[in-house]
Amino acid sequence: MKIALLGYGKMGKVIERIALERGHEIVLKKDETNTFDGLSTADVAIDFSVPTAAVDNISNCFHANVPVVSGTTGWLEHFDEMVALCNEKQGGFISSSNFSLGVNIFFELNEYLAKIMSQFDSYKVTMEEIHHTQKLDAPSGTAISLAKGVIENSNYANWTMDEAKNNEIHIAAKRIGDVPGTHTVTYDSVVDSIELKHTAHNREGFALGAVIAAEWLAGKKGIYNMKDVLNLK
Ligand SMILES: NC(=O)C1=CN([C@@H]2O[C@H](COP(=O)(O)OP(=O)(O)OC[C@H]3O[C@@H](n4cnc5c(N)ncnc54)[C@H](OP(=O)(O)O)[C@@H]3O)[C@@H](O)[C@H]2O)C=CC1
Ligand SMILES: O=C(O)C1=N[C@H](C(=O)O)C[C@H](O)C1
Repeated sequence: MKIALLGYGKMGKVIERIALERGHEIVLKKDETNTFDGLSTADVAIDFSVPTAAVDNISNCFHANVPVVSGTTGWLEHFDEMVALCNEKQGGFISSSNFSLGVNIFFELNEYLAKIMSQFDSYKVTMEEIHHTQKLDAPSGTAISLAKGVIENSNYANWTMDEAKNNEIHIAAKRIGDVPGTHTVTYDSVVDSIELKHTAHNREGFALGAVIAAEWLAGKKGIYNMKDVLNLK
């Protein structure tokens, strides 16, 4: 499979190694300085760039008729525009705040726990995410997905990084050293706490998940997510 890498930073480089190990060919490594030359020859594109570049990268894929896997976070306010463009161009699109198998299992557990906890007012939920100091966005896309998972399965209405009102989920974002990504969901009562925690030990899981998603998406049209790829529906 011919892959275009849109973004060739920490993630792009791990994705390249895993893609080559799985027998794929890299036909474009797009960074801040070069052009999209070669994009139209790709079977699939994988975007792990920066929040300000994601929309342009994804749009170019739809215009070039190349299905795109998007892992970049921090551009969610434009998500509906990209869905509309994908539909208009009859493209293929998978976007996820986190492509690792472990986090996608964690997402399922988070939704299940939220359903149970919605029956018990004595517990209040909070979330914490810890990442490396180079991360541009806060809170992490994964923390936002976790908060949405709780909101869809409980009476919580919103998330905030400020002081949380009764129906709001507080998210704390910490930036420490080289931490690849740690997420904790905590339900606290006066008498005890319940914690769900995922700790990434490196970037391999995110990168492998993105390559598996690209293999799954190549040749398809439509809008999908990791539940489709991992058959979790
Ligand atoms: N969904 C998931 O599973 C995961 C998502 N992420 C997300 O992926 C993104 C990238 O993370 P990471 O690799 O750590 O970040 P890096 O900062 O290491 O890499 C970002 C890359 O994007 C490049 N870039 C800048 N502008 C453009 C542009 N216009 N077109 C294409 N590339 C551009 C940068 O190029 P240059 O070097 O020239 O500036 C750099 O190579 C982040 O949003 C992060 O949150 C990260 C891990 C997992
Ligand atoms: O920037 C990162 O590094 C990561 N970003 C993603 C996010 O914002 O959730 C996923 C992962 O936690 C690493």
